[in-house]
Amino acid sequence: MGLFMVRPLATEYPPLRLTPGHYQRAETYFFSSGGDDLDLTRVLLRKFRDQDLPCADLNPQQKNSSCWRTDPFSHPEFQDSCGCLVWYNQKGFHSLPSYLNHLNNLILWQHLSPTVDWRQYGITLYSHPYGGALLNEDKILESIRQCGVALCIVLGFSILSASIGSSVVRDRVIGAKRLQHISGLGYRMYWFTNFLYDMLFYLVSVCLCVAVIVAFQLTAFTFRENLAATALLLSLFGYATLPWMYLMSRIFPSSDVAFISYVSLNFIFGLCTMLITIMPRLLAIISKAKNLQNIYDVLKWVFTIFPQFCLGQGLIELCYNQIKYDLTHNFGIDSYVSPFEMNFLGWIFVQLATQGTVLLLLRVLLHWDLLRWPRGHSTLQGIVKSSKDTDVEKEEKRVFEGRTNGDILVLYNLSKHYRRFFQNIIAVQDISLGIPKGECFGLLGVNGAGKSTTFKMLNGEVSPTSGHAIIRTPMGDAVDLTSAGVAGVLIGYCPQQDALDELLTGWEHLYYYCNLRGIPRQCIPEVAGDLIRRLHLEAHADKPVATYSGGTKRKLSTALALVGKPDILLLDEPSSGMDPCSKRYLWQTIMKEVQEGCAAVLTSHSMEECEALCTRLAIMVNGSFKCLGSPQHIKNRFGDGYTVKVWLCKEANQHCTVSDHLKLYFPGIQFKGQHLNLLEYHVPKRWGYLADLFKVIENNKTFWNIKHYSINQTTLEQVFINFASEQQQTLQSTLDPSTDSHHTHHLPI
Ligand SMILES: Nc1ncnc2c1ncn2[C@@H]1O[C@H](COP(=O)(O)OP(=O)(O)OP(=O)(O)O)[C@@H](O)[C@H]1O
Repeated sequence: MGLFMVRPLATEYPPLRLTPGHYQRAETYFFSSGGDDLDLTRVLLRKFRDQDLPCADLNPQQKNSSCWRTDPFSHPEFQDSCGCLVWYNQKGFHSLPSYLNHLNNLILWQHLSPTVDWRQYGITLYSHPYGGALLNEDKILESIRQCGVALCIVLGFSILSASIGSSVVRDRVIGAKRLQHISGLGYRMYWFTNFLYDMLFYLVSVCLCVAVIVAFQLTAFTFRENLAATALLLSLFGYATLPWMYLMSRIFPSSDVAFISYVSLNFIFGLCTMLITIMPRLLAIISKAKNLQNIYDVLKWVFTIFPQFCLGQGLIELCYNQIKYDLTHNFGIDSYVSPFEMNFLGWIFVQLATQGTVLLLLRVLLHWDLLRWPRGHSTLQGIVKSSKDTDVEKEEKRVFEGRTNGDILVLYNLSKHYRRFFQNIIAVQDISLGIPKGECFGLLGVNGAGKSTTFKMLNGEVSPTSGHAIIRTPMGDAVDLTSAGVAGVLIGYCPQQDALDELLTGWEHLYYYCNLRGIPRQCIPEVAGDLIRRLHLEAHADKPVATYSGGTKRKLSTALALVGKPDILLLDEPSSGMDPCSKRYLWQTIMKEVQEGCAAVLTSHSMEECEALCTRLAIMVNGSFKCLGSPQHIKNRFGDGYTVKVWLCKEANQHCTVSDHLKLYFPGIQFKGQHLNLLEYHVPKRWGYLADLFKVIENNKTFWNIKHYSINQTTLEQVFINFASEQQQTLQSTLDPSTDSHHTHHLPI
């Protein structure tokens, strides 16, 4: 716009006095008849000495009349004329008016009374130049510049609206939207408040844009009602575009993809449609063809379904209106059309307002859960599928036989299959489980085992492919998990990815979620303060989340899940990234909640954490439970035997010697792996083996170069590693069917 301010210097055209004196070689002849009274004066003024007077200039019909060349006054027409004649050369730009005026002066002086001094009388003729042609060129260039500004505005607002619209995708992707819904924020309220806030934010930008337009005095957008029309057009563009973006937000996997897609779509819908319509319009103006004009009219109507086209078209129409006005204004014609007229921009305003209202209503009234495929509810008397593990089978039977009266959360054959490019990915397969109040249930499994998908089904983020989950209300009624809020059952959720706003402080987060939970305003400082204290967040509570470390963010996420004393706690790897000290505080907090009657479901990769917190746990492999029970029960069942760790004196490839000798004494021993000079073996539990183990290793300690060694009962971690290797073997055999599935794969220690 600054560059557009650079304009050619305005040319001054001074008024010019018109006299024959401008033509220096002019000669004047006076022929008079009628004596001194000059009642009839014939005047011939000739500009040049040239005797060949241009006959054609006076009358084309007399072009070849020779009499004109010799004696023009003898011509009959001349005789009948008014009595005065002025001849002029048309090549002199001002010759006609100058000489004619001079003639008039002569006539004037002739008619003056002889008593007056004729020198005091006379007609003075001035030319005040219009300069219209140059002015028009300037105006047209100015208008073309303003069309350029209009395109820049379309471009800028495409990017602005895309950046505002993509924030809801971020909310969904990081789980902040789900967290707010779980904490009590309704869908309608979410979309409505989001729209209000985004519109407010957008209108600030509109005001700034209008201020810039006013500052640069772009007449196409500021003249008369144009400023109001521009402001309204920009505002309505946001009003129509934001709900449209909200409706599309679901399909984007990340806010960056959403931003790029929105900007691209805005360009395609805005600039391409404008180019498509400009073609027939220009051709129609040039060729005056009616059918091209019809094509333009039809396209114009069709494309109004795109708010981007409406914005571009509206701004260009304002420029076009201004060009028309500027060109006709100098001729005294006011061709300005009010932009609010229906057949001008009025229809665009109506169209944008209608679109915005309809799309906003659709967004507020429809939510994804309503559009979801009806869930395949299993009946309570469903068939118990034969499972490999007896504990898992026992739990399924308990669930389907209805022995879950004390359980607050019950899952019935919950499954989730994802579809990706004709591939069916089984994330979770038929899990059935009942969790009573006061139990902390742990979900263990390697990456990709299906833990997070189970959580997503429990918090309503994804719908199960089959099966369903119910919760029990305080009255003892079983209701679908999605109706938990309505049924008065509070669910606290700590997502795997921190669903926090980088700009808010810890206090502000807690204050906001306390409000969502419906905690009375006067109790909020106490509730928030208690959580901050329990999770040791005091030092960070007043800092923005952007400055938090990973572990501190996890603490705050857990604190948000605990707001309002939830009945069910869903904790997805709550302690990841925390230091051991913070972990202990977190465990204490969770333990306290569980002891007070809360049912918690926890996923973790820390066996220590599971052993410390979980009353029961299940290990998931490829989406299904492979074992279920208390940590000790699982260790007893699957951790059969002892783990022998041997540290050799020096880093030598001696494990063959040690392994061979150990195999001689204990034929069932399994070599699990080596890390530097550490060797690890699993010895199956047989009567008398423990004493024998000590005896054999002690006797050969020097001979085998053993620095030190340890023998202990197999830990939960080793049980987990065994199951993990099962998942890896399955993966391996899926990728390479030729691989022998019975071949033993040892994981590194
Ligand atoms: N949106 C999705 N589309 C397709 N496949 C998916 C999707 N989400 C998860 N999966 C697949 O489902 C399986 C289970 O994934 P999930 O995230 O539940 O594992 P997880 O046990 O939580 O892993 P982690 O410990 O890494 O969080 C994986 O094979 C994963 O690739």
